[in-house]
Amino acid sequence: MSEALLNTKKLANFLHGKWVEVEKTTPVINPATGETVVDVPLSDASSVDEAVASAKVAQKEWALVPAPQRAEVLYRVGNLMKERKERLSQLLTMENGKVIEEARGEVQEGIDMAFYMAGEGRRLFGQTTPAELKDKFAMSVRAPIGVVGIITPWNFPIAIATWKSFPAIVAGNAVIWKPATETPIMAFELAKIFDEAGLPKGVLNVVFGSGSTVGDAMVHHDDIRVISFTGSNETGRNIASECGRQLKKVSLEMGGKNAVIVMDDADLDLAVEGILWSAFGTSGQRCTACSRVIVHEDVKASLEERLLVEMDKLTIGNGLDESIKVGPIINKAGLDKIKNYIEIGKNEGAKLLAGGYELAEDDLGNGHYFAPTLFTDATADMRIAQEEIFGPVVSLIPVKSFEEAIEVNNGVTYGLSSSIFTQDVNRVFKAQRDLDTGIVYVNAGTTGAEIHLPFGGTKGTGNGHRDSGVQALDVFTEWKSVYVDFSGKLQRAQIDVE
Ligand SMILES: NC(=O)C1=CN([C@@H]2O[C@H](COP(=O)(O)OP(=O)(O)OC[C@H]3O[C@@H](n4cnc5c(N)ncnc54)[C@H](OP(=O)(O)O)[C@@H]3O)[C@@H](O)[C@H]2O)C=CC1
Ligand SMILES: O=C(O)CCC(=O)C(=O)O
Repeated sequence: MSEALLNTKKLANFLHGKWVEVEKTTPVINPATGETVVDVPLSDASSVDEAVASAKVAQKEWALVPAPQRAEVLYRVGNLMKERKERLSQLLTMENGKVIEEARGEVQEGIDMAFYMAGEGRRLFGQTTPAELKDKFAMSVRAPIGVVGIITPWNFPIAIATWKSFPAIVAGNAVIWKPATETPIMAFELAKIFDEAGLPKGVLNVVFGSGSTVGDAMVHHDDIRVISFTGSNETGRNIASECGRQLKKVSLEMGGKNAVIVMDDADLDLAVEGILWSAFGTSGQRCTACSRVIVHEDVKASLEERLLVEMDKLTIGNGLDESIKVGPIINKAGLDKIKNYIEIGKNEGAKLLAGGYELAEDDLGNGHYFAPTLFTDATADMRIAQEEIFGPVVSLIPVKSFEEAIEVNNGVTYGLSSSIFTQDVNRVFKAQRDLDTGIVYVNAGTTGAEIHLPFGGTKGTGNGHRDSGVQALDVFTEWKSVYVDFSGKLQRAQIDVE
């Protein structure tokens, strides 16, 4: 099926508008079935050099194309993605495993981002300000930076790439993109779409290969002036150190330990829905996934009871089947990491209420599946309540008050997303002020960010930059302040005239 959809058995790099094959490849495995979907190149640093050489030349021309015309390419990209939405979604499910309705949602995010960023081609606002002197004009403009690098993870193979590459391109940069080796198909498809949409050669280059080779070569390349990265904390910190040494701009998004707070006045059925969707959707493999539920002790028993009933109804299997709600884990390493956290949780004294085991009966044994898992009576300092598990595992932490709930929510090193279920408007406004995360939800789970608002977090989640929203343009542009003196004589500012 994948071969018919893809039309090829082997992907190729996209360099200077051409498909360039690489001899060394590795298979892309469908995590639901264990089958090979396609082979992907394992490029070396020379492909990065080639991509950068092409991008440097292309970017100079691209920056001179008026931004509304650059945006026209994005409109065409959005339309082509729309036409191919179902095919892209199916391929996304095959490479990543997420269930088809979520894959459709992710592709739609990319489409939305195309139209949203295309709109920025007619804005890219700067400022005009009064000047201090007569016959003088003062303004700030956004300038493209040059060649930029984006390094993307496997859990959102298309959405995250659009959050980064679309603003970069509309702002007049050229892009080198290294997708995760586990999920390269969306990059291959998006490069084809850009090509068909008429993007000039060299403005987008895709180099497939491992992070330690291709990613590392990008980070070290003198002519790549920005790195925008989403992935693990460890890799992000290493990238940041190297970029710091080179004074290279770097934007990082590195995960979370997100909580849903359930207060004693919450609509519990609604809270259960929010928890299920954000804890077990994408099998918990989202940086915004809910992995802690901070629950008021008065409603804890009732919440547990309702959660167990609803968890029992979750169907697990190959996400291409429309009836499936929870798909596989990306790979064996991911599965082993989750299993290890189950042991950690048990040893720490948390009570396992549901799940906690791998699923391998019948066809499930061909993939990597883990049962949706609920721990209760966890304490805020346990490792299962502090560290990112990246799987369908959620821990209930009982608290006695609203103030304690906020404190527990904020007592982790990450700060991406949080949510509160309550019907008290005063608590809502206090919570949105006091929750120390980049994203706050009220009466909804911790996932489901919309592309027109900034995406990112506080503390260990990132380094202050944001993907998505108009704020993404700040990553891919320099501010230039321009003073035009039309007095015909040399006027001197900063002279004290008193
Ligand atoms: N914040 C988030 O959304 C994500 C968080 N994670 C977390 O990270 C854990 C491990 O996942 P993993 O995929 O290994 O995460 P990584 O951080 O290793 O991978 C993310 C991206 O960075 C690349 N990369 C890896 N090493 C380097 C390097 N030295 N220099 C430059 N780029 C590099 C990867 O390439 P390649 O994989 O091709 O080698 C991939 O494209 C997960 O279990 C989860 O906890 C993972 C994904 C997303
Ligand atoms: O669901 C969301 O809020 C976006 C999720 C995402 O991009 C992620 O978790 O990596």
